[in-house]
Amino acid sequence: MREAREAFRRFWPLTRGDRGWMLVIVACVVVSALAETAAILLFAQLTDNALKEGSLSAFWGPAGAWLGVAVLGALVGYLGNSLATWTAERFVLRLRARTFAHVQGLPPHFFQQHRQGDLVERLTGDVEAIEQLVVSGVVGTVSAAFSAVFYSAAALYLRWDLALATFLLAPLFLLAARRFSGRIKQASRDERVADGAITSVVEESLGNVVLTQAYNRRADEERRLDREARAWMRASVRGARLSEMYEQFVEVVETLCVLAVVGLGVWEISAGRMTLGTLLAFAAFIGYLYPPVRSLGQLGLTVTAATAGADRITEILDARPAVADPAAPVPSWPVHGHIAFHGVGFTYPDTPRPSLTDLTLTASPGELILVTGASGAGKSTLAKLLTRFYDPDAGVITLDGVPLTDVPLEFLRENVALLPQQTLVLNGTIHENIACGRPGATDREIEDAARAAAAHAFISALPEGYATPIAPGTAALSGGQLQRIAIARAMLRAAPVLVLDEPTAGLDSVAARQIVQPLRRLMSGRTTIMITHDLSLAAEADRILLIDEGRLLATGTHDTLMRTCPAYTRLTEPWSTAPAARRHWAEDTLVLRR
Ligand SMILES: Nc1ncnc2c1ncn2[C@@H]1O[C@H](COP(=O)(O)OP(=O)(O)OP(=O)(O)O)[C@@H](O)[C@H]1O
Repeated sequence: MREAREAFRRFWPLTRGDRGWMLVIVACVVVSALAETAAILLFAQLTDNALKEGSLSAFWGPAGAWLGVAVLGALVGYLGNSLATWTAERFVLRLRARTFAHVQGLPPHFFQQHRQGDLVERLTGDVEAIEQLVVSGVVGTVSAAFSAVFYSAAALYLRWDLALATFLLAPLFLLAARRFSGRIKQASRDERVADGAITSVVEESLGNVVLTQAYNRRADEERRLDREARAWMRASVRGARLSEMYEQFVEVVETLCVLAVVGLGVWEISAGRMTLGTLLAFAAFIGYLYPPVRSLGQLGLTVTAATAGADRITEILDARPAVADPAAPVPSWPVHGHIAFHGVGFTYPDTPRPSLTDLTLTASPGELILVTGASGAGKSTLAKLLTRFYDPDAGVITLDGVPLTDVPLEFLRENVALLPQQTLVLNGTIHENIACGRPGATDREIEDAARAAAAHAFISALPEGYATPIAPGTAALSGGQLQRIAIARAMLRAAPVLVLDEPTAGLDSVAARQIVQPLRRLMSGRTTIMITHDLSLAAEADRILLIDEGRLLATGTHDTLMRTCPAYTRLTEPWSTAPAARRHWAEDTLVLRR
């Protein structure tokens, strides 16, 4: 119960703005209960007067009133139920938006630790489970409590002694709920986890379908899904069985109560102390009393099931972004593109070894700095620090002499454009994919960027041209074409600093060659930090940084390093001995314009 209280405290603030509506819903339920109470009393009146005496004149008055009460009850019931759904969905909308916004700001390692499918499940199923606790739970409890009080009061008013006798059986409901709640909670927690696992397996398998087919892994993937689906089935069946057991038990208890009432009533009628109408009305009140009492008893079950979802959302909301906007940000300025790392050190969260140690580097506006080194040396980490996905643990990184931690994040990312290793595609048209480089860019500017990125020709040749829809993983374009779209996007961004992380990785020599010119145009006049294993551009770089195990091993121009650094010479060997077709950078005679 402590968990439920904490979950409630955490998510209740999200109902702000809807609490007035929640009160209206409760008021509707109260009016509905009053209408039901009036209808039952009118029914008793009809039974004792019109029905027993067969008098039509005694029928019209109560019948008209009953109809009026029924219409009022229907209107209020409709209003209350519609409002309840609306309020509940608004809560789901708000919680989902808040969780999604939070997830979007989380650092890369969070996504490595959580499977995507599981996160999807949390943002869909678990968000709805919390609504059951916070909105429907509160409205349902207050409404049930009011209804229970009304019907009990009406039953007491009709026959207090009979009412008290039936109330004695009420604790049986609570006892049953208590017995079942723990086991139902475990089952629903298991079901939620299994739901997440199924979504993950389906997502991963479909995303990897080429690998699956090429390596005959279909049976393995099917087995993986089968394993998760069976776990889900077990949890789901267990949960349904427990709920059903609880329902049936409560049914039996209810029947017991009705039989007790009827038995006592028959005895009272035979003794002449009660009319048939009173007995029927009394039995009706007891009948109406069960659903609210039952839902109060079940409240514990709903709450325990919902806390399973709340735990999983809380875990996301408690994950902290690795970086935050500065408390006292510097005002924006026309960025020139001076970059400096001063003694920078960084260790990824929960890892024992530092990925960068005491790294110092400077880049002046328009310079091309090449960062190279063995796989795992820390090159991409440097890019992540420069674009502020993480802050260094030691040292400081500056842009035009201003520490990055003082620069507003949005401004920083407007001025430091990243071209990551994998080509990122948005779900939209090619036009939209380029335009997101600079929202508000005109069609003309987009086309110019595409021309400069050598993408205009192949885009125009597509049947739908710039309006061709593309989506992650489904784009019918080659790796090189996608990379040129990414270059056009970066071109449009017009940021003075450019971070290129392995721009030719994953491309064959022909495709790599096709992006040489566009990349040169992109780099021209910008401070460029290029992370690469491909050293064919080394001769053109202003400086080369050789990183080894997170440390700067050597720095200098290509010629200097060739003379002084054997480790560097070894790295260049594949390029100096490679066939002509692979030396695409060096062959290109264009000199960088700075
Ligand atoms: N998210 C992460 N969490 C923990 N450790 C990480 C993470 N990302 C990278 N590392 C570790 O940091 C070190 C440097 O990784 P980094 O990706 O910067 O290397 P790299 O030089 O870019 O390698 P490659 O050339 O293969 O891309 C590696 O030991 C890697 O295992």
